[in-house]
Amino acid sequence: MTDEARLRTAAVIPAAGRGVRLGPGAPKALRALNGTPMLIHAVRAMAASRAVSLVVVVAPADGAAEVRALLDEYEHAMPERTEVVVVPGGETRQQSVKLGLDALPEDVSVVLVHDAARPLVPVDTVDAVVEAVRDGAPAVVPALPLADTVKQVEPRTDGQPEPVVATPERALLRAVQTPQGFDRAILVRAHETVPASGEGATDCAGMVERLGEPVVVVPGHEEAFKVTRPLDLVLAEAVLARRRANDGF
Ligand SMILES: Nc1ccn([C@@H]2O[C@H](COP(=O)(O)OP(=O)(O)OP(=O)(O)O)[C@@H](O)[C@H]2O)c(=O)n1
Ligand SMILES: C[C@](O)(CO)[C@H](O)COP(=O)(O)O
Repeated sequence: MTDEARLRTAAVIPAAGRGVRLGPGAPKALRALNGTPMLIHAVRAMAASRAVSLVVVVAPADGAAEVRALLDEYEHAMPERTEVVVVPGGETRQQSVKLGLDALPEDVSVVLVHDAARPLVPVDTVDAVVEAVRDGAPAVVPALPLADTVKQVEPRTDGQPEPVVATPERALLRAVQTPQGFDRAILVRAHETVPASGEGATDCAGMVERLGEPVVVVPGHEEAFKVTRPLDLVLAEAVLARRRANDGF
């Protein structure tokens, strides 16, 4: 049996967020980047990897039919080898990822979890994550060193300046991106073990860390940034324009 068959790899794309920080409008994943919905860019980014044969899109709970219709509209722009399934999402990212995991068929053993909000991740980054998991790492995250110095503060809600309590050593810090890659059984265990209360965990790898399992880092990519605030849309469209100029993407 080939690696492809033995280590069948699927991507779960949580896309159920509202995009509050981006401002009013459609759910973030459905907003356009150079005329194409962000979610379509994200699905294509996963499908670009020959390792990924299934993509599970976790849609806004009240928008699964709309997302299905959108994906059907763009079917011609996806590789034939990739199956795309849509499931309704939850209240938090953690809950949405869990709902995506629940939809995976039995034969999937490697899972990527990729934010719809990181639509421009290059295929080399996706492949590096898959390769590290297939080589035996239970959990893999792409990450970059930080440009800013980071301060730990004592948060205040009264509008007063927040006191700084520590300055972690920057050289030891990494800004973590997606896709994050996992041995399926370990990710499922993490989602069964870590409570989904409150805002939930901000990334899946953090949940695996709480199990005491090792998580390793591979190099991330500047273009895998998260579209979070309005300025990020400007940057994303500039990246797409540069790709089009460079290689007709
Ligand atoms: N209930 C939720 C919340 C978030 N996400 C997804 O998780 C990813 C990362 O979340 P984020 O960038 O914070 O997106 P939003 O929650 O939409 O943003 P905001 O916090 O600004 O509302 C996004 O692809 C988002 O769609 C999700 O699937 N389900
Ligand atoms: C998973 C993530 O993209 C890694 O950086 C990030 O934690 C998502 O955070 P968000 O607040 O849900 O955007």
